[in-house]
Order: sequence, then C-alpha cells, then structure tokens
Amino acid sequence: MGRILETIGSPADLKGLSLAQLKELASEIREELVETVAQTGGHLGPNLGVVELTLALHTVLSSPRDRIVWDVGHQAYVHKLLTGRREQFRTLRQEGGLSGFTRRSESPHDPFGAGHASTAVSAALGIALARDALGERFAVVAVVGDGALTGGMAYEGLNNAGTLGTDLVVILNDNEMSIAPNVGAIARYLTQLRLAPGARRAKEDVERLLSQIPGLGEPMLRVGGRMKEGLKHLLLPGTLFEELGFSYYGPLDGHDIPTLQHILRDGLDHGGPVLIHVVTQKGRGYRPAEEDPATFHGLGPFTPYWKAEKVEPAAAVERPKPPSYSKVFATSLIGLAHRDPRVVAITAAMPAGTGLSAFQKVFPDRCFDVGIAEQNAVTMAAGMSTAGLRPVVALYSTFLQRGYDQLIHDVCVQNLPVTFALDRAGIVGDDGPTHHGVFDLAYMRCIPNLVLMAPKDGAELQDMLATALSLEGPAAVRYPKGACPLSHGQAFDFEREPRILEVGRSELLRPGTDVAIIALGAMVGPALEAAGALEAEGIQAAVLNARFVKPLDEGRILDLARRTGRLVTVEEGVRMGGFGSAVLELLSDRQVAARVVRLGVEDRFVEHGGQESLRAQQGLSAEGIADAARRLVKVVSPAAWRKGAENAPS
Ligand SMILES: Cc1ncc(C[n+]2csc(CCOP(=O)(O)OP(=O)(O)O)c2C)c(N)n1
Ligand SMILES: CC(=O)[C@@H](O)[C@H](O)COP(=O)(O)O
Ligand SMILES: [Mg+2]
Repeated sequence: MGRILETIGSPADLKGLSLAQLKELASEIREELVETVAQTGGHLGPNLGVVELTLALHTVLSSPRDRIVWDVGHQAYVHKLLTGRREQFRTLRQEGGLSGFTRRSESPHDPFGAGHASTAVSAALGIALARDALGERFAVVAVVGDGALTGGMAYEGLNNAGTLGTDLVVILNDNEMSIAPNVGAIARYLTQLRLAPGARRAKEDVERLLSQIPGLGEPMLRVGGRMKEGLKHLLLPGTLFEELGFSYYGPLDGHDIPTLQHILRDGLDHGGPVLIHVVTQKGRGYRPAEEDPATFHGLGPFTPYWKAEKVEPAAAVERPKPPSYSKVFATSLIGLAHRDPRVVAITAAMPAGTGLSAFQKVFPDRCFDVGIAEQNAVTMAAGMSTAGLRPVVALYSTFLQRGYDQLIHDVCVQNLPVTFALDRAGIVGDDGPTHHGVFDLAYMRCIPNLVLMAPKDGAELQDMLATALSLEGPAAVRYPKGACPLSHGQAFDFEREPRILEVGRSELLRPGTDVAIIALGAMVGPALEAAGALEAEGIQAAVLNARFVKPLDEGRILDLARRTGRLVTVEEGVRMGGFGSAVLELLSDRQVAARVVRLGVEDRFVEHGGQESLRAQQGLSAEGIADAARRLVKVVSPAAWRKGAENAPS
C-alpha cells in the first residue's frame, strides 16, 4: 500500500495535502484498487475512473456531515478507502467483509445504500428536503453515471428537484459507458455537450462581457434573471438540465483535481439545483481496463499484467467445460430465432451478462438494448407482442423487480405472449443482498396467466425456452448465475433439438417410499445427491423435478404426499410465498395431510459471500437436503424437531 494512502484514516487527513501529494495519492489508490480487485474480483473500471473525482469531493466537502450519495454504489471503492475502511479493503466482497456497494450499516460516510441504478438523485433530494425541513445545514451531492441516467427514475428525481429549488449538487460522471457502451438519445446528447465545451465557455464569456458593459449589460443580466436567461437562449440553447431547472456546469475534465475542486465550490456557493457534468475515463490508469472497459467493469479475480508470467500451456487434458446458463440461453435463443422471425430479444443494459451480445451479433436488428430501463423493456415487449412479435426479455431476476407493475399491468392482465428469461435467479454470491435473485418466485407465482418454470440443467433450459415461445400467453424461465451441471465427461450439446414440455408436468427422477424431495431448478442436482446419500442409510427418498412453479403438477405432488406422508421442498428463493408455500397451499386446499419441510431462503436479507457457502447456510446443499429429509423420516414429534431446527415440520 502506498505511503500517503497509509496515512489517510478519514477524509479530514486529505485537507492538508498539496496538489502533488494528491496526485501521488491518486496513483497509490489506483495500485491498491488493482491489487485488491485482482484478488477479490469486483468493479475495477468504474473505480479507476473516479479516483480524482472522489479526491476532489472529499477535499471540498466534509463527510459525513456533508452527504455523498453514489448511484449504484459500485464505484464507491475509492470513497471507502478514504473514509476509514482502508484496513478492511482487502476483505471487499468476501463473506463478512466490506460490501461491494455503499451501505448505511457499514459506515456513517455512506448516507444511502444502493446496488440498483438510478436512485441517487431521488435519495439525495430526499436528504436535502429533510435537511431543509429540520433547519440543518450541510451539502448534499449525488454522483450519477451516464449509464444510470438512462433509467427513468433519474429523470423523476431531476424533474422534481428542478422545481423544488433546494440546494442539491448532482455530479454527472460521464464516461460514455454503461457496462457496455451507453445507449439512447441522452447518451448522444451528452456526446454533443462533450464535443462543444468551447461553445459553453463562449456562453459564459458572453455573460461576463455583458456584465462589464457599464449601465447596460448589468441591468440586462439582472432583470428578474429572465432577461439573462433570454439572452443566453438567443446565443445558445439551454442544456436539457437547465430546462429542468438546474444550473449546468461543464463538461469538465474529471481527472483534473483543481478544476473539479474549483467548480464544486462554485456549484455549492451558487445554491439551488446544480448539475456538474464531468467527463472521466472508465478504467483510467490500468491499461487493460482502459482498452476493454466492458470486461473490466466488473470481473472475477485476475492476475495483474505486471505479475503475469509467461506460462507454457498445460499439457492438454481435454475436459469439457460446462457452459454458463447465460450462454445456453443465448445460443438456444439464436436457434429459435432462426426458425421464427417473430422472435426478438430485449436487454436492459446487460447484453454481456445475459449472453445476449451473442444474439446481437447474429441478429443486430432483432436485439434491443433499452439502457437501464427495465420498465420500458417490459412494456415495450408487451407492445411488440400485441403487434405480432414474440419478444424475449432477458433480465437479471433482481432487476425485474423494477418492472413489476409492468409485468402485471401491461403483460399479464392482457395475457400477452412475452417470455421472461430471468438470469441470476437465486443466490448470486459476492454482489450481495441487492442482487440476489431470491424474490422472483414469490412475486411471480401470485400473478394470473403467467407460466413459471425453472430448469434443472442446460438442456431443460433449452426446452423451457422453446416451451415458453410456443405459448400464447406470458411465461418466465428463471435460472441461476454460473455453469450448468454436466454429466461426467460429457460436452454440452448446443445443437440438441429442444423439446416442448407439457405445461404443468413435473419429472419424477427417482422413486422412493419414505420421503419425497420436491426440488426446483438448480436444486434438483443436490436433491439427487442427497437421495443417493440417504439410500446408503436405508432411507428411500423419491426425487421430483418440479419444473413448473405455476401451474404446479398437483396430481404428482398430491400422490407423493399420500404415498410418503413426508415432503421436503427445495427452492433457491425466499421460503415465504415461494414454491414450498405453493405446495403447502395445495395440500391445505385438498385437505391432504403430510409433514412438509420447506428449504429455501429465510426471512432475512442474504449477505454477500461465496455462492456455494451462502447456499449451504440456507440448507440449500446436498447435505442440507439430506439432513432435512433424514430428520423428517426419523423424528416423529414436531417438538423434538424444534429442538434441532428452525424449520419444524408443519
Ligand atoms: C436497475 C439496474 N439495472 C441494471 C443494473 C446493472 N448495472 C450496474 S452498473 C451498470 C452500468 C452503470 O453505468 P454508469 O452509471 O454509467 O456507471 P459506470 O459504471 O460507467 O461508472 C449497470 C447496467 C443495475 N445495477 N441496476
Ligand atoms: C453493479 C451491477 O449491478 C452489475 O455490474 C453486477 O455486479 C453484474 O453482475 P454479474 O457479474 O453477475 O454480471
Ligand atoms: Mg458510465
């Protein structure tokens, strides 16, 4: 760790540093970012880009009294390093360690937590209004990326702030990138602003000139402010932000600390809603990240190039590598789109993560990146489906939460044939509670008309996608982050012909008389493993691959309940209201008595950490499932059960 960085315990320690020292500190921070993220994985590029901006903010403001609200929060690593979290920094995104996002519980310097995009302006506005209402005095600054500015909520905040007129600084961190290159008309507009800094300066020069004309210019600029606005508009159109009621500064070089400090002080002195447009370079200072900002937006552990040695490729032991669910999804969709020209794909700023960049290459005109605009994605798909297309909306499960009303109101009420491909469903690991896709089963299974499925492996994902596209109403397929399970030694068959599944039909994978394990999606593999272990102990466990959460395979589930009297349901989602709840409701509605243990995510937010470890903590592992089934078979009294577990059989 760098010499100056070691001396920074809080932002106050920055105040006495000279510009030369701040520059030195910036390069020490960059080194620390690369060294740490190389070990932990994380959002490297966004943070390398905001080093100078963060230093400028913390040298001008007095955090935590002054509030800095980072949009998404994935670019707050530098802020963490400067606000008393330097010593824990290497625990970033590790279980029990620092979060990869801002969190109120982590530090008083994080006034607002995040993880999802486009919330900062609204949150900062709320903080500013509370300040005014309580008669307090402090600065409030929201830092919003150009990608986040594609999200509708950002405009709702700007629209509101611009009329309320309270003191609020919004810093627009424009690096021309979302995760992928930024999209949309606003991105194009920001490019125009960036390309015309001379013109904007000219406008300010005119004002200055006018103010110097004795007796004439000054009154012209003063008349209720209106004449000044009018004159300015004659010379140059106002920026969009000015029209929204903000004073606009920029575009500025976001790596020039003195300029940033100067303009930030100016903006704070100016008062009212102020927008400072800074231009930064994503990945700045680490060559591979500068050259490939999309890959370095967020990545797993890697070897920094200065440490990479030339290694001879290992003697080729050809072992098939399991593909990710995202890759299987995209490849299947390409196949289906070749056959059906009505099939189109929609992503909300996640072409790489969802796998859709592969689809985009094959069908550039049939792939739509709408920006961070999940609501638009869902309703646009609904519109497309009314006019003859078969849209597939590929979203991360957690981000569909943004489009919930659109899912109900625009798609399901009208029973429209829109397919939802929900990636990252279940526990995602190191991104933590804002990103785990654990709510979708509960929030979707209560919506009429929607068919809801989860595949046990890649082949079933292929089948479910084909099935969804064959339906005349809405369907969702949810699958986890990571690789598909592969039968030992077998390569995944991308060319396989997908089968249309019978809607609402499960798959009995293993018979058994003592207990039935009814597993969903990625939990089927561990359930089979558990049944194998139980057999060695003389317990015969049936395993049912549920396939459908909605409609449920009622006949089979009731049959297993009657035969065994003991059910274990397993799902990678919240227990409350999820798949297991559906099974319980079925038993209750049909008055079939059985002991049921539901394995799933408990009623608390799951922290960040390793995916497998977090799953195991919720009992979502072969051992956890076997343990639940074993105790259900062996323990007769619910009281005895309660002594050993929270999940007493009901
Ligand atoms: C609602 C929502 N959708 C998608 C994402 C995934 N996501 C995280 S960061 C990001 C890009 C943000 O771009 P920008 O705001 O410009 O920040 P930068 O990384 O460029 O600094 C996206 C799409 C998210 N966090 N929240
Ligand atoms: C910050 C954010 O929301 C994304 O960058 C997210 O971290 C991506 O997750 P994956 O790495 O699973 O694509
Ligand atoms: Mg950006």
